[in-house]
Amino acid sequence: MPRWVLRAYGLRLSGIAARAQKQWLSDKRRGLDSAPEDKLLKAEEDFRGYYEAQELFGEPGAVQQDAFWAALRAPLPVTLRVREPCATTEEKLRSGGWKRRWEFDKAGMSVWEMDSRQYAADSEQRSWAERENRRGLLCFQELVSLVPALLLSPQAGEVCLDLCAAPGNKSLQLLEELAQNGPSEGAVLSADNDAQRCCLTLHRVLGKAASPMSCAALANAGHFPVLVEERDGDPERLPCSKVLVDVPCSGDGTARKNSQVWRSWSRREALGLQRLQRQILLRALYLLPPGGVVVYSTCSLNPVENEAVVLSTLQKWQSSLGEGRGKLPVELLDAVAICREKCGLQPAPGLCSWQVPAPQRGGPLFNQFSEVPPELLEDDRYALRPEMFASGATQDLVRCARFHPQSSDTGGFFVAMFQKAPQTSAGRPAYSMPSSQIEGRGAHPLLSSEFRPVSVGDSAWMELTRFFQLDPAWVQDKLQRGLLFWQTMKGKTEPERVTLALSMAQAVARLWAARPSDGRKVAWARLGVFLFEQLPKGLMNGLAPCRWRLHAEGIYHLSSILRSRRITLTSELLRHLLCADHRQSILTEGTPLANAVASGAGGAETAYHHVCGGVIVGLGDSWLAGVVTPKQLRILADDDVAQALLEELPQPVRQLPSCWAAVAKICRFGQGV
Ligand SMILES: C[S@@+](CC[C@H](N)C(=O)[O-])C[C@H]1O[C@@H](n2cnc3c(N)ncnc32)[C@H](O)[C@@H]1O
Repeated sequence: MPRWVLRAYGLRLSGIAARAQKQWLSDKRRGLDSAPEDKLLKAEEDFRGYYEAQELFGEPGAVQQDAFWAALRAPLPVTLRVREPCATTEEKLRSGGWKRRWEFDKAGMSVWEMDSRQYAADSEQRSWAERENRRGLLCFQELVSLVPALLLSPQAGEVCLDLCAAPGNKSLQLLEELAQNGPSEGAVLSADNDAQRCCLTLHRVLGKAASPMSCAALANAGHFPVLVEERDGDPERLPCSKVLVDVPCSGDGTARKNSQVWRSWSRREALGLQRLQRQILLRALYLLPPGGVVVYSTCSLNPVENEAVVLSTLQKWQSSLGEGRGKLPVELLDAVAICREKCGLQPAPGLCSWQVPAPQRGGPLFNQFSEVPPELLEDDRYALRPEMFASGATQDLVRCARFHPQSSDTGGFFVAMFQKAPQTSAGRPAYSMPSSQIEGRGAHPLLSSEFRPVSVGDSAWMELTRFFQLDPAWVQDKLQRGLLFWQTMKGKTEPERVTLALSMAQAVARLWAARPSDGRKVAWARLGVFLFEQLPKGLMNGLAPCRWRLHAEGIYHLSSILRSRRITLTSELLRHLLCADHRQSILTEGTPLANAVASGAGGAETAYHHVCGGVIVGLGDSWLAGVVTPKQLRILADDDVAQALLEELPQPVRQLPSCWAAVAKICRFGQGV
């Protein structure tokens, strides 16, 4: 796609997408568009030659090699995970031709797949599944990419870091695991160093979780700061006991779902990324508290990006243990055994020897660094370095898990799992509380916004609590624990249109209050779950006594604490409203709709039968955000929510189908928040 089109849509591609785009542009210039076969064959030939030389399958490998190439050429099945399983959804999947991946049942997950050609041909299933994915009921996720969060399996109260998080699927899964394993304490901090991915895709995907335990920030994983907090007057490291580094990689394991990978595969890709991958893994180990666990993953099969990173990082870590910086030893855990036990997939063990390629296509492969000719050591970006080689490799590397496409009909993937030793009597490293904070870079307006705790005396807060009559006990508890925040955009002094009040789990509030040890300010993109937002400027000025409305994301949390502004509709009225243009309907005096609005949002002192402003519109067990103007009621639901609800509405609203109840349940992450 031409760059100007992307720019027009405010998109900046990075990683594989950017490379594919660059490839497309250079192919176009060189006229390769009309002759892609030739290029494809050359790249594939090199790919094949390289991987055959690696002897991925040991001896006897020939049969496996054939199966490997055949599987890599077969399209990947479409896989989805049901976020909150219920009988209705599972019946719909079964009758629609989806097959259950039973291995994941033992991990407590409902995972389904369908042949990709069948999926492409079945437009009804496709549009249903895609809509439910947008709504957050289902999640398209490759089987193997479910593994890292499963291995980490965060427990209640733990703080997890996802250091290369965008677009956010693994963060979403971590949040679900956290919620499943205990009440709403703990947090997942999702970080990415690409501002657009962080503020657009990651922000949107985390919005699906509507979890008070989530937060996101722009950060470079290779320099991610230690977060320091005051505990009993002493500065201490905030323990992030589970860290996921799903690093940027060449992505050659995705060849089954992305044929571009064949076409654009080059040895340089892996050689160029290895330094960054190693730096990120090293940093993750450094950030880990005693006893904590790191999972390193890539969607590549290349040993240079996998075993070589693991080996050289461990060697570097071990060699610096004696340097007196209070470092603790790190152990490589048996990811192969843990995968088999947790989800029944059968990964192959990691390699203990491999070859490193010269950067140019068809060039030689080297076993030892000493074999590399001097000219290949000079290129700054693609130079061959000692840390790419297998020298010093021990049998420990077989504990890394390799997912080859032929074993469980998956994409290619790699996972390694590390654990830091428990605290020794040598004591903890001392930290000081950074006094000043340097402004971080804010390449997106969101990143420059300010978060400030809500105080009981804030006039906007008083206006809001009075208007919606929030449950006083809930309000008192949240204010006392410092869990409610204003978000103010840069340059504004008061909470404004884009300002949101947030409710957060305690651990997220602690993350916000902690100070990065490097003195920099964390560039937060989001914290917790949005509860309220300002009415658009100019809308009902002078008519709405409160300038705040409910945010759709926080509706589950709000539905139980609002004592006022609740409008209960019958299923007929709701259907009528959902089918109306813009999902709004005229309020004509004396009609059932106007009566329902007057009884939920009434006010004798106004010229109308109701008071204008934000409302919550009742759907039996579930609720939607809405706004009442002098003459209309409008529901703030997007097309997907409206369409799904309409399909399920023939039944009376009070007996909502379990599918809709599941959506409400998903939003129950922060129950009791
Ligand atoms: C493989 S993707 C992560 C996919 C993600 N974990 C998921 O499951 O949705 C790698 C991500 O790393 C990010 N990235 C690249 N370099 C980074 C760095 N130095 N620090 C943090 N993130 C980085 C990229 O922007 C990209 O979003």
